[in-house]
Amino acid sequence: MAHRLLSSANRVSARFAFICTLSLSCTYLCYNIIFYRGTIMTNQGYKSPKRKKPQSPHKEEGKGLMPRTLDSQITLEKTPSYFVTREAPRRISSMSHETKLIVVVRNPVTRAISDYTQTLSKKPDIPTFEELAFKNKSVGFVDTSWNAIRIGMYILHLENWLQYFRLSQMHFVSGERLITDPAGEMGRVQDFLGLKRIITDKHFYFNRTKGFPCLKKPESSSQPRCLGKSKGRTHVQIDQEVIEQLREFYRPYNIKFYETVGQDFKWD
Ligand SMILES: Nc1ncnc2c1ncn2[C@@H]1O[C@H](COP(=O)(O)OS(=O)(=O)O)[C@@H](OP(=O)(O)O)[C@H]1O
Repeated sequence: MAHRLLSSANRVSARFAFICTLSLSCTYLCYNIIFYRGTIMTNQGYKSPKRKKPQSPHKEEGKGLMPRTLDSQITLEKTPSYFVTREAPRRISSMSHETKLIVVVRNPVTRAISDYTQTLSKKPDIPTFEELAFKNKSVGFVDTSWNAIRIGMYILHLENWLQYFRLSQMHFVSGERLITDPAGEMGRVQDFLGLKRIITDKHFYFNRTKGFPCLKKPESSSQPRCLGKSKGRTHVQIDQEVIEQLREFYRPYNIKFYETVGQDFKWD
């Protein structure tokens, strides 16, 4: 199955793109917009094993889950947690060395608060953000074992990916610019995937009620399309002092990340 999937004799494309990045950093939006393009097949609709959390793709399992695509199509997979899953880069690279990776990143402090806000909406009894974020708040000792904090240390995860993929195979989308300039950001994604720029300014409008850009009427529907209620909800209020402490904490990791990817995301 795996071999057939990659064989050009079967007229099946070997072009894969993974959006395998950080939960709560607009990956869903990016995925949805790309999906509106006709050239892309996704693995959705394929029977995946029932599982609570997405697992890192096993070599064979990953291929089995991918739809067969034509040379003119790209197979797209979106699982935010892959970016921070240790085995994911090795497994994805053993599936295809030429896979393209799209990583949507966002200020790690905002990301942590967003992550906490989401957990709190499901489990209202959890400790406060401050209690979880620090081992010792008075000395600013941050608890890096808390996932909401650890995921934002992007450079550590990226180094794991760079053992298996070239930087030129990766494209980093700014979560902040995806909100302020969705067309510009999606233009760069289309360039990276080698696609003609079809998604442009005329596909978006700013929805005042939602407070975010939304897609104008997609071809398949008569209605405009905004993301759901759980995307872009009001964040829990966090003390400015706590935010400053976390900014300090993330600064060296951010700087190393900017240097490695060659882009300044201006989170400081
Ligand atoms: N156009 C538009 N509409 C709504 N939300 C938008 C949009 N663009 C970006 N965002 C930001 O996307 C954040 C959710 O990211 P994800 O969709 O990647 O989350 S998830 O990983 O699928 O859970 C979500 O984070 P929160 O604001 O923390 O909820 C949004 O800020």
